[in-house]
Amino acid sequence: MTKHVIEKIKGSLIVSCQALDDEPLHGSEIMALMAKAAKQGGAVAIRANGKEDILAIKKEVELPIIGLVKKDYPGSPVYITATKEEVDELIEAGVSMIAVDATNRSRPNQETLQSLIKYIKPLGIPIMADVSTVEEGIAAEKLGVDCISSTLSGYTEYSPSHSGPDFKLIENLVNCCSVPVIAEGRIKTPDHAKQALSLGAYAVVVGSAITRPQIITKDFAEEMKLNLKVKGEVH
Ligand SMILES: CC(=O)N[C@H](C=O)[C@@H](O)[C@H](O)[C@H](O)COP(=O)(O)O
Repeated sequence: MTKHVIEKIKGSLIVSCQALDDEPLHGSEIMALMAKAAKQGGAVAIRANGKEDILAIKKEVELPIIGLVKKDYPGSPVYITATKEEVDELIEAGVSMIAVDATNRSRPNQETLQSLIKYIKPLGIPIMADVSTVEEGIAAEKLGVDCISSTLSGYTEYSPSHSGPDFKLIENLVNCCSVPVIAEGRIKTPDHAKQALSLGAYAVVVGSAITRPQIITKDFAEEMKLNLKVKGEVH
């Protein structure tokens, strides 16, 4: 029997390969090569956005794909797998797990998180709940999700901003939820990933620090500028 995706990711690295159309590496072929590189480096699963990228990645690597569809809807702050339409796209693409925004914010088309989960459940595809607070994690677990990810911490108006990972949220989710908790969001170094695991995270998702060179470059450039400022060489 093939191992369930949840078992496969245990204690491991998931690499998010995403570049929206305003990013320098936008393009399905590029995302597929990112996924190939991630696999070579030891990733056990890929997180990816949209059918086109997912199909290209599936051609290139045989790894489970955690799929999401990012789409902006006017009047709703929810953009990660907001409605059944996006779920249908992911089913067509053949993903191993579906990531959804599991915040309590209003969704487009009068959709609710509950109705979306009810729609996915009978399909037998595991659901990853992207949350920004521990309360959202607890509520998502009650609705039947298979794992919870700290993805949205810092990206809802009521969650704290951090320059690094939200370790407090990861720890609180681990303490309050019984489904696996995935650490995701601004995990920038191998040490961050190890720290998340030591707090009880089940697996770790790393995106920008591996697959967004413009952000990696910015981190270098800003840190170097800061150093010059400390030395008083830049005003
Ligand atoms: C907030 C949001 O829209 N996050 C997205 C979710 O899929 C991606 O843009 C992130 O890259 C991913 O969560 C991984 O996080 P980081 O890139 O920080 O390692």
